Amino acid sequence: MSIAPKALLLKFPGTNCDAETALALQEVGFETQVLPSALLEPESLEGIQLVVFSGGFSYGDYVMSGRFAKLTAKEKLGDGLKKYVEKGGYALGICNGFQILTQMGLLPEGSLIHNTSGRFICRWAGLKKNAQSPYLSELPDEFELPVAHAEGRFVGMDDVAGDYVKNGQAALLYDADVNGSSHQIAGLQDETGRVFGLMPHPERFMIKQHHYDADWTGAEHGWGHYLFKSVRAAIG
Ligand SMILES: NC(=O)CC[C@H](N)C(=O)O
Repeated sequence: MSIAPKALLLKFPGTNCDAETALALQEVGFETQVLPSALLEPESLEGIQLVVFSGGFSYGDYVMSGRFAKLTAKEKLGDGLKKYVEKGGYALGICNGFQILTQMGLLPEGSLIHNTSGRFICRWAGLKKNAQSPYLSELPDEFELPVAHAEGRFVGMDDVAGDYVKNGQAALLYDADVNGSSHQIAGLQDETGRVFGLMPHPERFMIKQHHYDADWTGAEHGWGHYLFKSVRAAIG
């Protein structure tokens, strides 16, 4: 039996999806550690295969979601996370984590700003795979996950978002306009494919019973299970 890969979940003040994300990762075979950002240091990344930025409201979403978490991560790690990825490490950002990774410059350039409705949205969203990704390999072309965010509208300068759809960096799209996101972008990957960020919450759809339809029979597990399983398989 292979040794379980290690996932490190960073917890900033206001991160609130780390516990269920850790459980989700354990379910597909990861060993997990939740680390408060105050204790983060460059050595924390040693021996880690997957760094996870979970969902939540880091630093109360003041100024802009993810802004202060990005400053903390930069202060604690410098370019350590970039180097970790260059050496083959994986990094996943879910919702607030996607906002943080975007601000850290680890994903294609752009910003996640307030939804066009100006409101926090909490609902299920239909999704479409737009490219191959180590995080999506075990998922069908179309699936659904819950979303819960106020600042989920991805925008880029000029029509860079259109380029991301064409070149596959926008690996995940909504199947309809959910929040005003340019080209209905729901998730992005970097050039290596090892860094992936998405607004929807895979950890909230791990089992059939999480689905709003009590009779849902789409798959054996919830779709979120297959996202975590995909990256587990990619890491080997
Ligand atoms: N669920 C979340 O991670 C929320 C993300 C962020 N705080 C927002 O509202 O946009």
